[in-house]
Amino acid sequence: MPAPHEIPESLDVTVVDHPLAVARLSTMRDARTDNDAFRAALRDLTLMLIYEASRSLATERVPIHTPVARTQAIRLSAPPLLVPVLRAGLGMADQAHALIPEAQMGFVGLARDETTLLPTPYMVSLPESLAGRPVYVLDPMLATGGSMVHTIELLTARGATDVTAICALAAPEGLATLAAANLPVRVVTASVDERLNDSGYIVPGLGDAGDRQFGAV
Ligand SMILES: O=P(O)(O)OC[C@H]1O[C@H](OP(=O)(O)OP(=O)(O)O)[C@H](O)[C@@H]1O
Ligand SMILES: O=c1cc[nH]c(=O)[nH]1
Ligand SMILES: [Mg+2]
Repeated sequence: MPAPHEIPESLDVTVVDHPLAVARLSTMRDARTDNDAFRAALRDLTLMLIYEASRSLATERVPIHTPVARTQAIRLSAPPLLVPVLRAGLGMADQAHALIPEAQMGFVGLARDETTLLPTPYMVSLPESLAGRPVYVLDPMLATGGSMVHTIELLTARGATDVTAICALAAPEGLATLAAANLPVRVVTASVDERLNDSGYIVPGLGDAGDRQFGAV
């Protein structure tokens, strides 16, 4: 399904295709999966995406005593700010925070207008300055890319220069939009799907990630 040539060369994209990640994503794709099982699969997949994304986090040494000897321990020197994009990104927030308990969290609320496919913002709760802080944006779906570009522009306006978009699924069109926007972002996803359909949904995709978790609005 994903063809490597559909990933823009100028964009740093990691596709986490570990068998356990692909299996959880398959559960999410299956239309028979109910809301509860969908949320559980997204939590599991988030664990794997965050684990891979966080390989490059900066660390520092601190002296500690084990019960046996003195040694140098390792801790994160600059934990990321986690930013779930409501609603659908909320289903990734707790799991990401469990893996990186030192992290702080900000929130962005966006709803895509299903006619224009443009994001309508309804909430922003972010620290005023993000200079020097890595930021992980949590949103299961990167479709046209409009919501992600809007979110990253909110972050860069506050000084962020190191943003990671953590998505269950990405469409080639969304990756192309991100690359063209020339923002300081890399993408970690479990799949680059085939395309968008005429309604702006990812194909084969998994449907509306917000509705699949919380019910239709
Ligand atoms: O790449 P785009 O074309 O902008 O689409 C992606 C956006 O669509 C979904 O949210 P939605 O607007 O459906 O809101 P919801 O999470 O409340 O369902 C998804 O969670 C992204 O935020
Ligand atoms: O396929 C899609 C596209 C946008 N938002 C979703 O939740 N799903
Ligand atoms: Mg939705």
